Amino acid sequence: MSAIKIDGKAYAERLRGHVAQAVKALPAQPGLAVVLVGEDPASQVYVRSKAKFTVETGMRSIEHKLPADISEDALVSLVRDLNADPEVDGILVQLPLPKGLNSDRVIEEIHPDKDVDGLTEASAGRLSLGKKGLRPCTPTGCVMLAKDTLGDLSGKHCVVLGRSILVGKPAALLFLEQNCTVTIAHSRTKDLASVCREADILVPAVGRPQMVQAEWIKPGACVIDVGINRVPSQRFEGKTRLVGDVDYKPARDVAGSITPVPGGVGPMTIACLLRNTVIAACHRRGWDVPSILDF
Ligand SMILES: NC(=O)C1=CN([C@@H]2O[C@H](COP(=O)(O)OP(=O)(O)OC[C@H]3O[C@@H](n4cnc5c(N)ncnc54)[C@H](OP(=O)(O)O)[C@@H]3O)[C@@H](O)[C@H]2O)C=CC1
Ligand SMILES: Nc1nc(=O)c2c([nH]1)NC[C@@H]1CN(c3ccc(C(=O)N[C@@H](CCC(=O)O)C(=O)O)cc3)C=[N+]21
Ligand SMILES: [Mg+2]
Repeated sequence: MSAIKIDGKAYAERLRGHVAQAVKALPAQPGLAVVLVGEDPASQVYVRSKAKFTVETGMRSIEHKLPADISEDALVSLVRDLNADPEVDGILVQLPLPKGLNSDRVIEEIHPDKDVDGLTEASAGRLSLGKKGLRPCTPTGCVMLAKDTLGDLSGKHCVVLGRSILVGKPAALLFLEQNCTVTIAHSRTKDLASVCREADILVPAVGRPQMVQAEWIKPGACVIDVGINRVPSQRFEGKTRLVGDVDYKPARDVAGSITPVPGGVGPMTIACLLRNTVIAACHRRGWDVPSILDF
């Protein structure tokens, strides 16, 4: 038996269609500002596709590319300008920042109403208190894919592997919000394999290529692989390819459903960022959030 392949690319395409439809019905165009510091090639790729999809869904993309040696004060002052700009509804500062820049300080400068990444203390506090607010994009994408595949998630045992601020911790809270029984595993967890094998929904977010083995997966489980790891290609000398945190091929024979990498959670992250930008624009400007964005 082979697992259902969860098509994150197709789901993200549909979600972007919904975002575009929502944008059309708004009284004005939302704007998303993306700040990229330095020349990291992977970051440049993400930022380019964010800008492309922002425009494709009918919104304004405001890009700020800054040299790696910019001072922290100059970066903070840019974020303050974006906070004050009425045309800017969402602000994303691409992480990680180059060495020497304190990302905590920079992120904390983002006005919570424009925090489309959901990373400020205000957004994290609202999430943990169960209050309305902007939710982190990647974890939201994970929940969307799991719900689309399984329906109601209540009572399911969700094991999140990883506890980062960007992914693992908020993912655990979002699955909790769906009434899952949640376990968070990490580098100090004992007997990771047995913990993972308990999961109805397994969400690896560790950044270790193909670490999760088929034997760690409960037969029939839903596997949402967040990992995006660039490894050397075996077939083409000098080339690289993307793999997840799951050893995908053998896992397919055990799981009930599984996201591929690429084409799984990655595209969902960007689609959720666009969705958050519309939600932020609506809240800030006193418009109703279009119900087409519900999930
Ligand atoms: N699809 C997408 O859109 C996105 C994908 N990613 C990808 O997701 C992965 C995780 O990203 P991120 O959360 O930022 O990574 P971090 O490095 O910030 O966090 C990794 C987490 O995994 C845990 N961990 C590391 N090694 C092990 C191990 N051997 N056993 C158990 N737990 C371990 C760490 O535990 P501890 O806390 O104990 O150190 C930590 O909590 C990466 O591959 C990244 O590229 C990230 C963002 C978006
Ligand atoms: N402030 C901030 N917020 C983020 O959300 C954020 C960040 N910084 N820094 C980096 C990580 C990583 N991330 C991805 C987004 C899309 C894909 C994506 O679309 N991936 C495609 C493949 C892309 C490729 O081929 O390289 C896929 O998985 O199919 C991947 C990774 C967002 N991140
Ligand atoms: Mg994210």
